[in-house]
Amino acid sequence: MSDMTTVPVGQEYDVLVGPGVSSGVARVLPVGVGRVLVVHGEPLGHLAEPVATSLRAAGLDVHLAAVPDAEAAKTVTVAADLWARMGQAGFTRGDAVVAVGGGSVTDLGGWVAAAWLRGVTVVHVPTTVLGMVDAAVGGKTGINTAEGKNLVGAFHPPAAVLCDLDHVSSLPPADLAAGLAEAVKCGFIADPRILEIVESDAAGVQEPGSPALREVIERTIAVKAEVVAADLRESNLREILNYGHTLGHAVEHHERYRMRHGEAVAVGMVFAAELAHRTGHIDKALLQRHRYVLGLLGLPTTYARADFDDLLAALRRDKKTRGDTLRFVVLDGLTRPTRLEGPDEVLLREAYAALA
Ligand SMILES: NC(=O)c1ccc[n+]([C@@H]2O[C@H](COP(=O)([O-])OP(=O)(O)OC[C@H]3O[C@@H](n4cnc5c(N)ncnc54)[C@H](O)[C@@H]3O)[C@@H](O)[C@H]2O)c1
Ligand SMILES: O=C(O)C(=O)C[C@@H](O)[C@H](O)[C@H](O)COP(=O)(O)O
Ligand SMILES: [Zn+2]
Repeated sequence: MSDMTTVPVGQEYDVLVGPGVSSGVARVLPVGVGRVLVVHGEPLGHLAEPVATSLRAAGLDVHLAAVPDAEAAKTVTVAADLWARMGQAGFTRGDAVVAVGGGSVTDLGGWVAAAWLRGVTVVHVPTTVLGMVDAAVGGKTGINTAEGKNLVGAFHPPAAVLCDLDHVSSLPPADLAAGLAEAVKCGFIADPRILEIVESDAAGVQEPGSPALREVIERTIAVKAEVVAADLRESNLREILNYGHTLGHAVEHHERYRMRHGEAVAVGMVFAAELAHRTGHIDKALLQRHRYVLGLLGLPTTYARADFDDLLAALRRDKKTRGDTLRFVVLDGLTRPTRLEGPDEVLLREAYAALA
């Protein structure tokens, strides 16, 4: 394919980016795969069908499985239904899952593959910007429980990630912008050029097919690939990719997932920046740059719908918490992420109040 960029994730696998790349899905499956479960979000059958056709053309036994849309896919019931289908169809360790959809579908499909027979091949075909730049890359898979976001899952890297830029054309603008929140995150923690592109061409970056959007997608994937290649299991460095997520996940849970992940992360980054400013880690200008860049994309930078006490319970269940100590990723300056351990609760309440 002529217009394709390859971003390697260490020595493990490649992320392929370009128009039409999903048609090469059969080529990235390991030799010997016989059956493939193609999992897709219920409204995305028209994107999954061509993937299934390519696989059938390569002689594979394809099983299409539609799952509930968006966050409703990430439940133990949906996962169990897929395992039942795999069991009934005789999926062995040599078979595979292909997840076609946004981050909710790649998280679900990755988890189903991670647990089936203790691990079968998964290939991701992310169809949202968020899936391309973040969810499909790096091997974090999982589902939600009643108590919170992503509480069950496993690290299970894909065999390949196919980011077909043609898929972006049908993405609703609000979902495209929500995906860019994760790109902005990578701009603040590692690659300020991403912030500069948004600041200089906020309209272009939100236009499917534009060079500005492609550059932001590729730069963000490069940041994520470098971090996860160095620390797949989040023993330390990888926590920086959780910038904005501590409060963000609590907000998503409080909103019963009616708020997009990227929107909640936008709010969470402003909260983290408020915390960093109040603890002397960043100056006012860097704090305000968060509001400015996210605002250019139409992303939320204010939030006051929850009592802080309700959010606190979810914050305590964050995976970065150790014992009773809450831990936040904050900046110590642009591209200098660090950890804030056990901040005073008064400070947390003040930072939250500043979001109103
Ligand atoms: N595993 C990770 O490292 C990781 C990283 C970031 C986010 N996530 C997870 O990803 C999820 C959010 O993913 P998301 O933002 O992609 O949302 P999503 O998967 O919920 O999709 C959002 C909406 O976009 C629609 N859609 C998807 N592709 C489309 C297309 N090409 N055209 C038209 N509509 C399309 C979907 O049907 C859905 O309604 C969250 O659950 C989050 O926790 C995981
Ligand atoms: O890949 C990572 O590591 C991240 O933290 C990326 C996040 O954008 C993503 O939302 C992730 O799913 C959050 O993970 P969790 O461990 O906090 O559930
Ligand atoms: Zn995220």
